[in-house]
Amino acid sequence: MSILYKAYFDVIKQGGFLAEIKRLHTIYGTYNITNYTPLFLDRPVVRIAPNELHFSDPRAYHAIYAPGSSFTKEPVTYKCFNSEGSSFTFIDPHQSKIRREMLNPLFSRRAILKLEGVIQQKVDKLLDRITSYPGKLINISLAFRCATVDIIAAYCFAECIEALDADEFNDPFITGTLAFTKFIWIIKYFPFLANLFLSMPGWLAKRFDPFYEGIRALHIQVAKQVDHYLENEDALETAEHEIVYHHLINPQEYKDRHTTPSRRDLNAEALSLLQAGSETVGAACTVGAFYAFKNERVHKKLVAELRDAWPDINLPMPYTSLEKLPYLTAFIKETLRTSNGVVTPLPRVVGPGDADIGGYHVPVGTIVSSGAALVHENAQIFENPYQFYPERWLQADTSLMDKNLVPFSRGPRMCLGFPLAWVELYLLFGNIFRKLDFDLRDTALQEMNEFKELFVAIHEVFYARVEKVAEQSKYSDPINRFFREGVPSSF
Ligand code: HEM
Repeated sequence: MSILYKAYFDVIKQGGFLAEIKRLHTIYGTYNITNYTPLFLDRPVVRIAPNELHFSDPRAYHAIYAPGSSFTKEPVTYKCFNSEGSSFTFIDPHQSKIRREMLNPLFSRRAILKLEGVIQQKVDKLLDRITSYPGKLINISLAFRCATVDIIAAYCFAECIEALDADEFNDPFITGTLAFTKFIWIIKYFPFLANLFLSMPGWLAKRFDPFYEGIRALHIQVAKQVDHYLENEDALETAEHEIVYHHLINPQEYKDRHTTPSRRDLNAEALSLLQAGSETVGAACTVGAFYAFKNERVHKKLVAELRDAWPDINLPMPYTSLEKLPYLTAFIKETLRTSNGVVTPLPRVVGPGDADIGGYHVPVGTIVSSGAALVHENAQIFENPYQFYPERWLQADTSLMDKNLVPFSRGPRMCLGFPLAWVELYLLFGNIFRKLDFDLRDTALQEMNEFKELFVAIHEVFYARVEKVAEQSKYSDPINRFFREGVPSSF
């Protein structure tokens, strides 16, 4: 098997390799890789590149991404993010451990609860902005991405990107990042292109990519911010609240282990946090909101639960109360299961010795992966996996499903920001379903299961008309019901 085979799907088909992996599992996954004996019972492993295996069995998933695993990230794939020196792209487990130790305190429950107001402020702004186009179809996918990038910038850096201020949510950073994401697999095979692009004079780069300005502006803003904190010792004392640089610059904890990362690394870390923390949450919001407003049963249950908890629509909705709501919690789990966040199987290199993965002996140096999407679509764990069905999480025993809900991956390199992601999803969904109504009548889209596999899943865009709900729920208020169901013909 040649590397060109994978490159064909990555580059020519622009991210279709996950679908091809699934196809391979249904056809070829019949050989025991140690002695090549046909098994014919199950098809849990396929060879997807000269030195690379993919496993579809959830037991193998948990072996590859096990807590304490010594497997390392596979360097070629992680190079294409052009973010060397960030926690996300470290290959060396020791470097990764130290950087995670430094960043973890900002993503602890205690830290997030302290900064909940910062997130809520951006949620409130999203609600205001998204309802400021009465009667007009709004690009909901862009609106959510603007909100999530503003949240992460405010939370990590006390900085404003103010993407939510952009006209109809066409913020240059968001559209630029989405455009750049499309090149991710091309950069994997031609890594010099990323640096070439970023070092071109502005006028030339703009000819290649109309969204160049947005990315360039963000790089400049981040570089200025890093220099500001590196060069002004007092700046951290006057920062609005605890930010990422309190933990990265002259770190006080574990003084003997932690030192200030280089300027390059600080830049890479900041850009990586902005990207890792915004696209993923934005995509989850898009998928969840689509299914909620498309499906009256789900929407009714969400609204009823939230209305019971907050009969007064104007009262604050704190995270510690939202997280206790069973249906909203089930809904968020189902959203994370179906939206898949990072959709490309995450490649790891087996080492330092050979390993046993899902009952197979795998030699040291082999690249292995298992896609979260395949775990989430496993019908033995999730009945009718292609159905968006939050109620599955309300059964008496959900332990098997909980163990296999892996949108944030598992093990030493699992998502660093997952506690923040949960809080964002509770605050965003809680406020949206209590306070807004989305009219999807002019959206032709019926399902949200199509996506481009560009490491993250880029789903179809959906549009809706958005209005604030009246004080009373629309399910008891005839005027509001007309907004959703249309005026009856006899009216
Ligand atoms: C629904 C939202 C999110 C999903 C589904 C998600 C998913 C993931 C996944 C699957 C990984 C592992 C990637 C890999 O192994 O290559 C990851 C890593 C990471 N995520 Fe998230 N993420 C989300 C939100 C966030 C947020 C809000 C932040 C905060 C800034 C964040 C920061 C990171 C970082 C820094 C890493 C790299 C960790 C490491 O390699 O050690 N993520 N995320």
